[in-house]
Amino acid sequence: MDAPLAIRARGITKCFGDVVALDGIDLDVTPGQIHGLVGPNGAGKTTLLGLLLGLAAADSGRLEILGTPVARALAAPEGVAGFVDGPGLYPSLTARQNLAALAALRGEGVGATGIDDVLAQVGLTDVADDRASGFSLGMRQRLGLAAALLTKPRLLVLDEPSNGLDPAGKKHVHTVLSRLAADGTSVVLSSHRMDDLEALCSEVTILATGRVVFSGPLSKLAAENRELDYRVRTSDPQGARQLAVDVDGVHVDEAGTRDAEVLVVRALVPALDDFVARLVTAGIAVRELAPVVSPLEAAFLALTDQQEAVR
Ligand SMILES: Nc1ncnc2c1ncn2[C@@H]1O[C@H](COP(=O)(O)OP(=O)(O)OP(=O)(O)O)[C@@H](O)[C@H]1O
Repeated sequence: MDAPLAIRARGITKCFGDVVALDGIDLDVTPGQIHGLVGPNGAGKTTLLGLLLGLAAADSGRLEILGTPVARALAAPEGVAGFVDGPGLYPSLTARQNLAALAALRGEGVGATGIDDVLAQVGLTDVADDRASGFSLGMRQRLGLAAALLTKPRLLVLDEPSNGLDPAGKKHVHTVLSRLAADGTSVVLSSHRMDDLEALCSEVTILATGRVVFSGPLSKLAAENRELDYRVRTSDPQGARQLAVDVDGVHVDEAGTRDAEVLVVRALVPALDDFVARLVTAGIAVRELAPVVSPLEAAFLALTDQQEAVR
């Protein structure tokens, strides 16, 4: 029999007074999947993550976590760990003492080796005996992740885990999450960083005002029927520009072309393919071709009505 979905949500709603934070959310997350949650401020990401962690109960809808329907009582579902709004830590304790205290609170017997192991995984070995009060935001985030890892979760839920991380810290966290997913743990994380989500996630859900406006593989977003702006650097910028004007469905963006060596064109993928084929036939070498904003960012802006905000 197939393993149950890590998350199966149907028609989840959650209101705070008059505010509808979640408005009929459906979500499927398979075992071993890293699933990104993205949306503008106030879209409902933290509220949804809170429901997954058992910090609040939905007003209506059905939520199954790791194959078990979530009861209305507030408690972290079995096998789930993570944090929203930053990890809860004891500032006066060291990193090592924090992890020992959290394990003791949960009634878990975790030896020193287990604690050393998770500290090493998140790259905090060198500061294991420093007080958390002196930790930067990125270090606190990593200690929070270490605390979640101690429980060996089958579903890890993280609200903005990359907040405050420097490039090395981010690399550590990405490596940890990818390794966990490869071992079958599902990860759901929110982020405002599209590059993070693209680097980590196989599927994303885009929320806007409490509703799902897209949920599925990143590859599907790239293939969606949407024109994107592309930067095209060639061996003959003038010749490329003249050719682009002649290709149906390719529009040269004069305003976006700040570097004379680089052409910016707006096109659907088939028209772009046609343009590239014509460049090659004309003996013009393509040295660089990339979307100006990633397909995820373009979809985010289009689907959440943020387009105007960035113009
Ligand atoms: N405890 C609460 N009491 C009242 N309103 C709340 C509460 N928690 C969330 N809300 C409201 O619910 C909506 C969704 O908030 P939520 O924090 O889930 O959004 P978000 O997508 O995580 O936003 P951000 O990107 O800013 O973190 C917002 O309108 C918010 O003001």
